Amino acid sequence: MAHHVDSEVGRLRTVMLHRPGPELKRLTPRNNDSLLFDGIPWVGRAQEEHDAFAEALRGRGVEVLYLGDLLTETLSVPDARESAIADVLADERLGQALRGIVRAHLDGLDGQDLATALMAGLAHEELRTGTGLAYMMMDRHDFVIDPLPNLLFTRDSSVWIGEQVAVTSLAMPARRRETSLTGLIYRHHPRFTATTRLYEPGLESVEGGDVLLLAPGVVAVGVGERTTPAGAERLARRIFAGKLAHTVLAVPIAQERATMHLDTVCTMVDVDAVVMYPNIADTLVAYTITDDGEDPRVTGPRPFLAAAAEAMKIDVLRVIDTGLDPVTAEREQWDDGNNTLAVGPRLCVAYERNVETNERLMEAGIEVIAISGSELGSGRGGPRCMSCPIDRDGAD
Ligand SMILES: NC(=[NH2+])NCCC[C@H](N)C(=O)O
Repeated sequence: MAHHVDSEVGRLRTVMLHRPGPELKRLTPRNNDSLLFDGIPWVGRAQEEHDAFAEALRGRGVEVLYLGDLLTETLSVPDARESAIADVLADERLGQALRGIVRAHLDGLDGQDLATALMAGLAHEELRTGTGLAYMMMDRHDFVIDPLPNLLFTRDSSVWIGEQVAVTSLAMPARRRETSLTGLIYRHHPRFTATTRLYEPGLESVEGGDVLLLAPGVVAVGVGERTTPAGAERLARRIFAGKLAHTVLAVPIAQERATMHLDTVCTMVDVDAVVMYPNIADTLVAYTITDDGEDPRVTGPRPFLAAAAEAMKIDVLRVIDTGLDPVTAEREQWDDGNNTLAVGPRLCVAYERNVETNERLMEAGIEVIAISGSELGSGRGGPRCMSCPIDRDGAD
């Protein structure tokens, strides 16, 4: 089955989400910073919020695939299972004796429990007794397999451009192992076996939250905390080699947590309109990279909106004027007010708490499906972060 995504706003047909699970129960005040959460979510409520998100999408005719289910199904392929286990055993913190104990533990698990261990991690105390220096010197609460609470944000660990999938190269150590799971799914799951790979983990950093498909043939890539200039360059070269776009815009964003990805400050809500953090709308710039034979041509920087409109061959890329005072704008940006997921042109999912941004969107003729995200948002991600579109209709 061929999959296809060439815009942010074409009618959404299939999306991959991750229903938060036991990996969130690993978060404590001691590890939440390094695991990239700003608080300790109430897991049951986060699941309810997430179920409502998925239901809102299904209600609009979107097929929802869950990463956890795809992973479990993938692990029924013997090669996939072996490669998943080999991957966690390669962790150099284990040492030979403990590696043997973890191997025996994982070998005893069925597909579903193995998927859970790969996602939620494994604490020392969950192992039956063992021997060896690493085993004996670890605290019972130490992880022998680290949990992956940020799997929730499926946007970042893979991104579809045209009919190809980029399995990304995640910047933060707490997230790197996520792509061994998405990589496995795309390699072995029957639904994806014929898919061409656009990018792989281990290359220069690129995260999906930085990739915005402005229009067929035009891709914007945020460059900041998560995607490096070298990552954007490599991605652009591969996009051109695959004839997936003619222009890539590299967009510098502040290297801060509040703006970790381009989609924290700008998402598309119509074929020619974005919602954007007002405090940066006038200052955002872009370098234009175009396909020019062997070496791509780079020009700029120039104002983002002008560069984008030109590449998209439209007169203007409209910015929905949220008209917010800078303090409200900053508060709603932090709570992912600009991080909308378009289900189709002029129809998007947004967190209900961003009352003012949503009101302005509606005044501008954008229908907003408001979902609650008080717990989901504690990891700093909104509807767009929590979704990986796999199929969209053409945008026009
Ligand atoms: N596309 C996004 N904006 N993703 C948000 C990811 C949030 C996650 N806690 C992180 O820090 O990586």
